[in-house]
Amino acid sequence: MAPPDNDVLWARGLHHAYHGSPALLGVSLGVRQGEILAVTGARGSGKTTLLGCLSGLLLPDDGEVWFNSVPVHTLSPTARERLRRDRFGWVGDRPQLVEELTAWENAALPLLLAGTGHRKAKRAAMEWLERLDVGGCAHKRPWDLLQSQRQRIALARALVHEPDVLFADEPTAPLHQADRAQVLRTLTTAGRSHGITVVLATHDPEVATLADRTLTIVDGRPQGAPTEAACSLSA
Ligand SMILES: Nc1ncnc2c1ncn2[C@@H]1O[C@H](COP(=O)(O)OP(=O)(O)OP(=O)(O)O)[C@@H](O)[C@H]1O
Repeated sequence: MAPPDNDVLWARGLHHAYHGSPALLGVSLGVRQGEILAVTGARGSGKTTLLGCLSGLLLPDDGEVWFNSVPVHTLSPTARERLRRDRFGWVGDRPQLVEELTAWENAALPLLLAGTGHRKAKRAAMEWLERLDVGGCAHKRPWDLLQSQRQRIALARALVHEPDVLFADEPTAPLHQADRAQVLRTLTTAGRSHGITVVLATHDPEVATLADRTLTIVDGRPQGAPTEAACSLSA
């Protein structure tokens, strides 16, 4: 089945199990260009697994994932890796930075890997670091930074190449309350001003209020969806 034209990301009947233990049991959804979709649910409900399948990091055992007209579930591992690098951004709940590189080099990595010139990549990285209030850390190495600063740098890295889709998996988890609001605001503002579609996994209902729409997962199933065939969630 072909995905609807107006969905940038579309999935149907996703199933995924780890060593026989089911984590996703028939999730279908559509996400529109520029939309901010919150994926909520208790710990262990399947949010990370869903984001993994949507972003091509994981292959579903069954079901389809389409990014625009690209069937992600049929791509080779190399093509999926390229798609993730060039068109998607990912920020998780733990900032994983390259310890040997400075903060700005970490933030600029997607551009440098894609062959963007050093000066242009640095300028773009610096802009995102400033927006996230960590411009002053640009020349420090990760080990010299607070966890909250590291997380902002990881977010800058996820946004620097202005991806089509940003996958954010509990992005505020390592932050204090005051930092959370600012990072979330930057994330949603960036999404809206740059037309970046955001898929945001969170177990915090307050975070989900910033989204345009919420999909709640309960034990690997979309809440309120009676059968997987009936749960296309496009508005
Ligand atoms: N690598 C893995 N190996 C085995 N089981 C896994 C693995 N990753 C996740 N699971 C299991 O799959 C189920 C869904 O996990 P998942 O991480 O997708 O949920 P989640 O909603 O993102 O949870 P959390 O909020 O704790 O991150 C859970 O039962 C979890 O224990």
